Amino acid sequence: MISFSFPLLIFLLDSSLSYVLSFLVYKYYPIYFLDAVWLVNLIKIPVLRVVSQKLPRPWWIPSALLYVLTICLVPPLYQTLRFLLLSQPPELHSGLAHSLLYHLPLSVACLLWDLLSPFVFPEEDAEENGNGKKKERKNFIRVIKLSKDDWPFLTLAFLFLVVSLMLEISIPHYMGRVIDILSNNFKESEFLMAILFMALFSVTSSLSAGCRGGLFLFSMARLNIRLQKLLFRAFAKQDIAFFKEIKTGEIISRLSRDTALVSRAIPGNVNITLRMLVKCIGYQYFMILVSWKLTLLNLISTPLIGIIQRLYDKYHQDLVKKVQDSIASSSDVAKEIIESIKTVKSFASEEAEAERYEEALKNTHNLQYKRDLIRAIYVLAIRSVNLGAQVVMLVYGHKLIQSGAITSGQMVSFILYQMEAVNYLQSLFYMLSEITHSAGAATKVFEYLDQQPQVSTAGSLCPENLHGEFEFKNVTFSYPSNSEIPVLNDVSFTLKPGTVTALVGPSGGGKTTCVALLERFYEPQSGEILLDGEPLAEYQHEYLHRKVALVAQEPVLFAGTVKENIAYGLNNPLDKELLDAAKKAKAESFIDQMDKGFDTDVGSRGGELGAGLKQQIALARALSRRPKLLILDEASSCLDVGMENEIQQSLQSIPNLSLLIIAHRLRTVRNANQILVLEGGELKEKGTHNDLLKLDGLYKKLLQNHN
Ligand SMILES: Nc1ncnc2c1ncn2[C@@H]1O[C@H](COP(=O)(O)OP(=O)(O)OP(=O)(O)O)[C@@H](O)[C@H]1O
Repeated sequence: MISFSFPLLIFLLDSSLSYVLSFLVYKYYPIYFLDAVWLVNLIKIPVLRVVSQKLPRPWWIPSALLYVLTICLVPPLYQTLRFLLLSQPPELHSGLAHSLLYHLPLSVACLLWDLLSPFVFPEEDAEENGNGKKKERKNFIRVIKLSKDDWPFLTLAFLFLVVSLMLEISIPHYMGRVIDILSNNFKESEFLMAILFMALFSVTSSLSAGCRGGLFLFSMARLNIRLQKLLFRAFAKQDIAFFKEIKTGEIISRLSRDTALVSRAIPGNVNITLRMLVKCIGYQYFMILVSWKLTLLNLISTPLIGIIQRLYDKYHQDLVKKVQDSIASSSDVAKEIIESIKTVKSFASEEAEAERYEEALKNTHNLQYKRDLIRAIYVLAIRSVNLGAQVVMLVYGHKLIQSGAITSGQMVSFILYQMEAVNYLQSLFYMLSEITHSAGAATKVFEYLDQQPQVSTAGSLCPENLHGEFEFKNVTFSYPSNSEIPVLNDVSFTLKPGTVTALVGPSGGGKTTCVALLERFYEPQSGEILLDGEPLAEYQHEYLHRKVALVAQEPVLFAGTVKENIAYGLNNPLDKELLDAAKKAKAESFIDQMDKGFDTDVGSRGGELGAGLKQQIALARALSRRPKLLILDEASSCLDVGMENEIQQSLQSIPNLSLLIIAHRLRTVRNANQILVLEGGELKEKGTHNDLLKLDGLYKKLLQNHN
């Protein structure tokens, strides 16, 4: 029912409107017939547009707007053409029969189009496509908003653009004048004047174009840096799970390639589109100056070019993408076969595999054929429309020259403008769809910009006096990348202030995971981790990371001096505090022996230092922020036993500092206040060295294995 109710209702409404409006216009506002025809039809557009939006549209009418525009614009255009070319007076078309004359062919054309298009054009997922377009448009607006700080440069660039184009556009006008001066009675002063203007306009236009280009490039570079800064911040605030999932290569590529693409593609396309737009308007202006009637005739082809270009862009872009995908997949097939050639040969499948590759190539070939066919149809359609428009224009131009309305020089100017205008118009239609398309590269960038970390850093607690008791309360956790397998299972323990706790157990037991949770790299799925009775998430991010410091087995130092590394992350620390931290880490004497002492360069990632000294500097860095809990994850594995003991004694002498030690060398944990034995994510044993020996369980076994 919907299939035919839409065209029927639009037809009835259109003919009633034509009837009533024509009656009103002719009765109360008698004007020329041609003007009246245009007036009536232009009034109908908004009314029919609103109604067509409310009505359910059948599947075979691709666009309600296009349908309404065709219905309303074809009759006055037809009348105008008849009047201008054949000098036939316009007719009053307001009856049902006349309306049917336009509606019926249009409905038939829509139906035919829908029936034939599946054979010629590829299918597409309309909903997905629609959503993609909406997203592209949103991203495009976001990029434009990001450029708002550059408005002075962009405004200036736009002014230069208008100046350069207006001057460039007026050159054919002077060419026409030169022809007229040469072909009629030659006056040297007029000729020289015209040449002078042409030269002046050319030079000024080139200068302005240069300034425009420079300013656009400058704004693009600024936008690029702005985007890179924003994206880097967005990456830096993500949690550790994010970095485990996303490859470093992808992050680098988004930061360098995508941001460059976005900042180049969108402003670049805006620049080109503006140029096209100004040129189109300028050309039309000069064409109207020569003859408005000729210009109007020429404009008749514009909607047709627009429709052809839109259809072509829609199907061509889709096919180009499919061809690329198909080429990629046939390369994949070839790669897979070549890489596993031994298996292929041992199963004597060479022929079958060759056929598989040929099949993939055939698919690419079919798609390429379709793409080229559409291109050929497009070129033919555009050329035919242009040719038709030019023939009509020349016939009418000839009439105008004969009647003395225009000179032959003006006709030459007009033809020059018309040829340029058609090209720019075509490109403008293309750019209008491409401009939002270029926002495609921005999709990933904005996805990352909007991504919120799973582990929130919004806590605000930062008490001045912190007691420093940490508690794991029935903590169960599994890594996001492997969420089915729990790595910690109902683990509970307390770290009392000023005590030493050792986490031991077989490899894979979950020791490092406990540390990751204390550092809030991840959030447990159930249970809580409390600091002085408050969940860790409630504490301010910077505050918590000053109170909990971690020294890992392979600490990372940054390029810079020893001092800069110890002071890393602190705001204006005193030299005395840094020295004190180095002393407690027993690194002071080693540092003093270096060439420049504390100002010695550690090299990239600390490459100039030995592994042991690197661990000691990392320890000093952790101590410099005066933490409440110091986590040592195999942090002294590169030190000799004597130095390890010295450091341990030094650390234990720091008042109120809790130590959490993860060590494989069990003799280093004998003196701990409590030893936690983790196996398979469960806390198996808990107590002092002697308690655990008495238990005669896992700890004792581990100790024996060690010896
Ligand atoms: N990022 C991760 N994603 C997924 N699983 C992980 C991740 N890190 C560790 N695991 C797994 O979690 C379990 C516990 O690992 P964890 O590193 O905490 O053990 P561990 O006791 O510290 O071992 P080791 O003494 O060998 O360092 C292991 O099975 C490990 O494979």
